[in-house]
Parts: sequence; structure tokens; C-alpha cells
Amino acid sequence: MTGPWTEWNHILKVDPDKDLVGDETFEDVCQTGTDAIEIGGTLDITADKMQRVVDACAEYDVPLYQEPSNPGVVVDDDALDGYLIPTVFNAKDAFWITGAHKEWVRIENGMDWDRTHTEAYIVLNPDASVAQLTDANCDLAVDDVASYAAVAERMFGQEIVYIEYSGTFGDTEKVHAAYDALDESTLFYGGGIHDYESAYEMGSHTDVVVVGDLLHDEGVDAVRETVEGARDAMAERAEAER
Ligand SMILES: CC(C)=CCC/C(C)=C/CC/C(C)=C/CC/C(C)=C/COP(=O)(O)OP(=O)(O)O
Ligand SMILES: O=P(O)(O)OC[C@@H](O)CO
Ligand SMILES: [Mg+2]
Repeated sequence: MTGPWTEWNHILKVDPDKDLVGDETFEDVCQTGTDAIEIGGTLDITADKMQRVVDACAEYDVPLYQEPSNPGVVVDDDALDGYLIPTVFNAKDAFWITGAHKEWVRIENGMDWDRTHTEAYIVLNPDASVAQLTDANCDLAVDDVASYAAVAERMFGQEIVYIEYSGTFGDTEKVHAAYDALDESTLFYGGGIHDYESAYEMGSHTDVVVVGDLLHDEGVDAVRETVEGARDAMAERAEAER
């Protein structure tokens, strides 16, 4: 199966625990030009907060995915195009690799497998809450990162590999090594994208750029610039590869 993410350049990650800027609305959020909205965050997430964002975005055209941080915050809603379920490949605590997933399947009454997809996370910013929560080993060299990416694709059949630098702009050499290591899987990159230039720069090392905190810190106009930056970088790469 190939998912719609093979066609994406940009994802906007909305944290249900954080506010929008000024008088911006979810209608504005859905009209930034992003290819998809992912709803999720690490800290202080609840099903109610998730549901509020789903409801606020439901009537707009942009594809809507939930990215739950634990089984208890998953919401069942037809407005969702699907669930992007993290599995943290470099977590030292196995709960975040397969344990939470086992619990989810155990408590869930009938899984919606057709709408359930996984993201093979490689977490690289040790200061991010996701790194601390999962006890991720972020001390990885370029070849470690490339090898994790290849393992995710070739041994574990992961369609999405996610280099996560949440909160800080990452090492482009490591991101590019993951990109080079993948043949079929789609590479997501997230962390510290804050303007056209940073989106453009990272956009040439990944398939998809994920933008998170910028929405809550600067607002939709800043997000729109990152959509442009990612799109321009990826269009130029596609042109060069022709
Ligand atoms: C099996 C199910 C349904 C859930 C488990 C899913 C797993 C393994 C989650 C572990 C990793 C995690 C917490 C992912 C959440 C997505 C994410 C990385 C959001 C970004 O979080 P940060 O930006 O670091 O957090 P804050 O903004 O909340 O500080
Ligand atoms: O908040 P930022 O730093 O943009 O990170 C985006 C995303 O990868 C977080 O999961
Ligand atoms: Mg965040």
C-alpha cells in the first residue's frame, strides 16, 4: 500500500495543548496551503483536547490525521483521514517501540486497521519532551541514523520514517543520510522550521517538512512561508532529477 503522504511536501502539526496566535482561527489554520494536518503533541494531551481540534478542522478540505502520544488520547471520528502512530526506533524504553501499541490493540474494541499507519521515529534532540519521555538515545552518528532508516524500511516495512528534532533545526547531514538510505519509504523531517529559508534548506534533504511550534508562536502567515519554502525546494529537486 502507498499512502497519500508520497505526494506531500509539508505537514502542519497542531498541538492541541497550545493556543493559536491572536485572533487566528482553525479556518485560517486549514488554509495555509499545507498538504495535511497532524494533530498531536507529547505533553498534556487529552482526548478532549484532541477532539476539539478535530471538530474545529472537520469542515475544511485539508487531510486530517491524528498522531496520538498514547492509547488514551485516540479519538474515533469520521472526520479523520487516519491515524499516524509513532514508534520510536531509538527509544530505550520498549514501551514506546511496541508496548503502547500492544496496549492500544488490547483495549480497543475493533481496530480500524485501514486508517492506521505507523511512523518510524528517530528522535535526535535530547532536550525535546519526546526524547525525555521515551528515553531516546539521541547520541547517534550519521551512519547510525542512516542504518536506523534502512532497518525501518527494509526489516520493519515502515512506509514513513520520521527524523524528529522537535524544537531545534537538525543536522542536515544526518537528515540527508536517512533520505539516501531509503528507496521506497517517505522521509518526514520535523524540528525548528521557522521561515522560508529553513523550510527551503531542509526541504532539499527530505520528502516532507513538518512544522509545529511556529503555528503557535508566530501564526499562519509564517507557516504559509514554510509551505512555499518546502515546495520550492522539492520542485527544484524534482526538476533536477528529471
Ligand atoms: C500506540 C499509540 C496509540 C500511541 C503511542 C505512540 C507513541 C509510541 C508515542 C511516543 C512518541 C510521542 C510522544 C509522539 C508524539 C508526537 C510528537 C513527537 C509530538 C511532538 O512533541 P514535542 O514537540 O516534543 O512535545 P511538546 O510540544 O508537547 O513539548
Ligand atoms: O515544533 P517543531 O520544532 O516545528 O517540530 C515539529 C515536529 O517535528 C514536532 O513533532
Ligand atoms: Mg512541540
